[in-house]
Amino acid sequence: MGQRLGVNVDHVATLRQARRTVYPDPVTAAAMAELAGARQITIHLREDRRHIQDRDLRILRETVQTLLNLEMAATAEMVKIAYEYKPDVVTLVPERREELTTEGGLEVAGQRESIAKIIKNLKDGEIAVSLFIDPDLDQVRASHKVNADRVELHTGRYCEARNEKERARELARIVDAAKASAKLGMGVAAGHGLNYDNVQAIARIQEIDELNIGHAIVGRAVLVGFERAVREMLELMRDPG
Ligand SMILES: CC(=O)[C@@H](O)[C@H](O)COP(=O)(O)O
Ligand SMILES: NCC(=O)COP(=O)(O)O
Repeated sequence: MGQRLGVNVDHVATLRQARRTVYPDPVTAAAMAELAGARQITIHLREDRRHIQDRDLRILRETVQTLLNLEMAATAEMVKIAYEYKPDVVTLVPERREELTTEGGLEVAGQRESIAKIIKNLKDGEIAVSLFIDPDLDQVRASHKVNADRVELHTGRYCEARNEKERARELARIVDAAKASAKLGMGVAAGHGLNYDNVQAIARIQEIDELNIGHAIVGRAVLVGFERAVREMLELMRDPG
């Protein structure tokens, strides 16, 4: 079956929110992504609701045919929302209102007790839990200790590397973290900043079973259409060279 592509439709909603219109609809985009071969839809319901709205989550829960992955902050407000809509997976991500986009991974090692409580609460509601973490072995070990089902390795530093040496170093960190996570029995995803030029090196990592990609797919979709943008990303993942 190969790696699962999770298409993040946040930035379809960004375009809609730019004028507070009803189009383009991330719900429509999600259906097109699934028709093109995506096997998960990812959305980030932020505290500031800058893009994805509660309405999007409500409707996507009814319409997504594959898996619905809700990215959210580790807060009581968001746990309540997760209980209301029951996504298939919750991915806990760090969040700061003033950030342009997600900056780093969740600090699990330094707040194990509080994260463990939220994970237990979500799993008691039959919701699988993934932790969005930096590719750092301490964070991997802490994620396992707090009983996470999965981790998603933050690929931002790999994607933003300024030269080959830096890129190789960051890639090696991701490989090591993927191997360690799989060895501990956790599912392994990766995401943030992946695009048509940098995805294949990540897709080649056997221990990674899922990639979550949004901004680059939406950016290409604006020019070539959503289904084609998704299919082109899937082709790169399926033949990573
Ligand atoms: C956690 C992550 O890297 C993204 O999935 C997240 O959604 C980024 O936030 P924005 O989509 O708001 O840029
Ligand atoms: N968790 C990563 C994600 O869902 C999409 O991130 P990006 O591709 O929009 O950077």
